[in-house]
Amino acid sequence: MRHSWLDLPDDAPFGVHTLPYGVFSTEGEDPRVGVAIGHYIIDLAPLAAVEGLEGGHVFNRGSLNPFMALGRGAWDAVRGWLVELVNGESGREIVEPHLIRADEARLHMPFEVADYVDFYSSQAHAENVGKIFRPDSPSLPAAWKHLPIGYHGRSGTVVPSGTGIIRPSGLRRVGEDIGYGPSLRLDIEAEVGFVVGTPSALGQPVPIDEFEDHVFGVMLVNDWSARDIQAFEYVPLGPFLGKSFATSIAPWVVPLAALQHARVDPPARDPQPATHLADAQAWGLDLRLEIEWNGTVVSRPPFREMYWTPAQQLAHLTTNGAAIRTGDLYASGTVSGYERDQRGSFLELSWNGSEPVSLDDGSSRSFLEDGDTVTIRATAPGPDGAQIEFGEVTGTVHPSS
Ligand SMILES: O=C(O)/C=C/C(=O)CC(=O)CC(=O)O
Ligand SMILES: [Ca+2]
Ligand SMILES: [Mg+2]
Repeated sequence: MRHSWLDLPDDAPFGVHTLPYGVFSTEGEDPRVGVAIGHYIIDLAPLAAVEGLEGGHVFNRGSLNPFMALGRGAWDAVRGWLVELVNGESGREIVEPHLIRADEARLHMPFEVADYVDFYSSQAHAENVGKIFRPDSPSLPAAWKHLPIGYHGRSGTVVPSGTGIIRPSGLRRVGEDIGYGPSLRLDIEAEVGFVVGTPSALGQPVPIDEFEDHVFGVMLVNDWSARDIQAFEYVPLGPFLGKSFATSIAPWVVPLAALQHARVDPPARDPQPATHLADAQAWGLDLRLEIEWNGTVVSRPPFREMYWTPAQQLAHLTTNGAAIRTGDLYASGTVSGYERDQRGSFLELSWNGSEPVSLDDGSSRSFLEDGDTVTIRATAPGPDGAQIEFGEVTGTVHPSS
């Protein structure tokens, strides 16, 4: 591997192998597309203009949607161009004038969310929540191993990392009473999101082997959940107000092409999946998540253990002919492993409040208190022992309004 002229310090975020896309602005200028590298952001619009990059006008926009809509050929061409620029010595004088210090930039929503779907594809998570909420039933629902269970969420309340999360109010049971008030069981869900670039036509399912032609990239998601509101409202139609108040996403979208070295075999399937979910070359992703609660790392959920893969989720989401659009976001479902310190929600981590979590500041917690901050990070293996980085998605809880 050639040495990059960037010569990034060891502790710098976003090495030369990730090259994630986001939307940033600087003082007095409009939001536009950038690529994170070390402590810098490459300002793509002027760089593409100077270099005469075909289709480069899409970077002068406040969302990734126009770029994502160009399709896989353009995604691959731009990434190839960037890899050459950051690694080849001649890239220095071309790129350097367009490096913006990350600490002088503001990050925005990376894309406009079209539809939002949330899956439920971690077996450990589904079993844990089943045991907690439905102790007298089998821990996995009957359909769980036959299809990736999911629900349609609320795209308009997907917010960028750093947005304050106002504690939602709603109807919930407190003791014997049913009453309206602020959620007393506010929780997180550590998830991984996939964003669609290339749309599909109504009535035409996306075959499982066409996943890479449609999905542009991957980012961290926190699907904030009010467990008391959820538990009271969601039988039998599923989550509604308990999850629609806010879903946070990380500002940096990691292109699928950066994750070649992170591919792993998914867990064994039993029973064999139905035809539309049968993948000749199945792969999951070895993303290693970390959840920090007020400065204490409380869990490290392993994404590689997810039962259903993102390709199966996309195939399933469209198998009835539903069309997908540029900007559609689907999240993996809460990522939990089987160890206690691998659980992806505080409902599981505290076992519904019966096993509170100790934080380094001496406090203990079961659910979120006002003022609490939760940050989710992730890395994945890259080439030559390098790391692919996802940055972080963070949010602080504000009192109910
Ligand atoms: O099993 C239940 O009753 C509830 C499950 C969830 O709340 C999880 C959910 O939103 C889907 C997921 O993130 O895995
Ligand atoms: Ca969820
Ligand atoms: Mg949500």
